[in-house]
Amino acid sequence: MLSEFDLIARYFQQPGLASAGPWSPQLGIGDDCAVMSVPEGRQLAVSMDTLVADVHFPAAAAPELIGYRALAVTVSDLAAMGAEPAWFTLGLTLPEANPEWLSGFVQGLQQIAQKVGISLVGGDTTRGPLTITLQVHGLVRTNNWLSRKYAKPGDDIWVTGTLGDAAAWLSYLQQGLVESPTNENLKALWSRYYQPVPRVAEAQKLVALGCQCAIDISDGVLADLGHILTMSQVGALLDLSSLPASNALQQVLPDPEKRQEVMLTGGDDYELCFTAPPHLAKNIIELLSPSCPITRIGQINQAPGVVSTSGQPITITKGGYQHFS
Ligand SMILES: Nc1ncnc2c1ncn2[C@@H]1O[C@H](COP(=O)(O)OP(=O)(O)OP(=O)(O)O)[C@@H](O)[C@H]1O
Ligand SMILES: Cc1ncc(C[n+]2csc(CCOP(=O)(O)O)c2C)c(N)n1
Ligand SMILES: [Mg+2]
Repeated sequence: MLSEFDLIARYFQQPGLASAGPWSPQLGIGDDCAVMSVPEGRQLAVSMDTLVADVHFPAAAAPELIGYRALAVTVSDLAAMGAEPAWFTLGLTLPEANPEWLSGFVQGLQQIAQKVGISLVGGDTTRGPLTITLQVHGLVRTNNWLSRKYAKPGDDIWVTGTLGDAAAWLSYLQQGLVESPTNENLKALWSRYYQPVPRVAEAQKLVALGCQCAIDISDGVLADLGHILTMSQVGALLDLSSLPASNALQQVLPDPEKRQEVMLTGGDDYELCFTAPPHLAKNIIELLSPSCPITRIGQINQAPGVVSTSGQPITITKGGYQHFS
């Protein structure tokens, strides 16, 4: 039987996780706290996500996928700020210490940790219903970050990648239509749900270009753009015909109305929604689009509310995923 301390030493205190990125802690796993130095000219950006089995991910999913997805979606919040991932802590609540499950989970965690360059510096392990809490620490250059509150009237509204893929997969799964992908289109949607790509490099490019306003899309673009609008005290004109759909989504959801709804409100995209003055458009396209598709989906208005280019008001009926309603 694994003790809590054996479990930590065997699965978490290993170089593949603890030294997965370039920013080594002064003191990592093993003491009462971890100690990290923030380099001169940088500030710390901190965010936390709690992921509950069967609320945020299917409990029965492969542990590699659960580990990968959990850290990817949490790092997406660092991306939204234009921060460089540096360190993370892991609060893990497990119903049992199953070695097979744990080694799969750590494998998935390690894959994404190494991809984005973030090192595990500490955590807490407890027994109970499967819940994963990740706290991520990133570095920004002093006073140089993206925020939800800096959208200005006249700014273009952009999104990275495509929308609705992960939500379409989830809806297939929840309707019991599929358990695992059976063709290339479903495989593409499946991977958007389980292996989201936090847009870390793209956001840092946006900061370098002088962009100031972004959010990551966890709740659907309508709800998350809504946070930008509220915090910036502005409104938006949206060109619904421009919303970017992947080929897979177009094949799987050929009905344009259903597709539009899933793209606007589905959630789990982990793409960026950002705004920028039109004079930056050319530079943004040149710097980002060779490696990441970007699409202009509208413009920031002075007047509050969201309207479509055809003049229809667009109301947020669901307001994103609500845990208590
Ligand atoms: N329990 C809490 N105590 C303090 N602040 C909180 C708490 N819960 C949320 N917040 C803060 O509220 C803000 C919005 O949190 P939320 O979790 O909705 O973030 P999000 O980025 O919109 O969503 P996601 O977690 O899907 O990325 C963040 O600044 C977050 O730190
Ligand atoms: C199994 C399963 N069922 C439903 C969903 C959908 N979902 C749950 S929470 C959330 C928003 C972000 O959460 P939070 O605001 O807590 O960070 C979304 C889109 C999912 N991902 N997996
Ligand atoms: Mg977020």
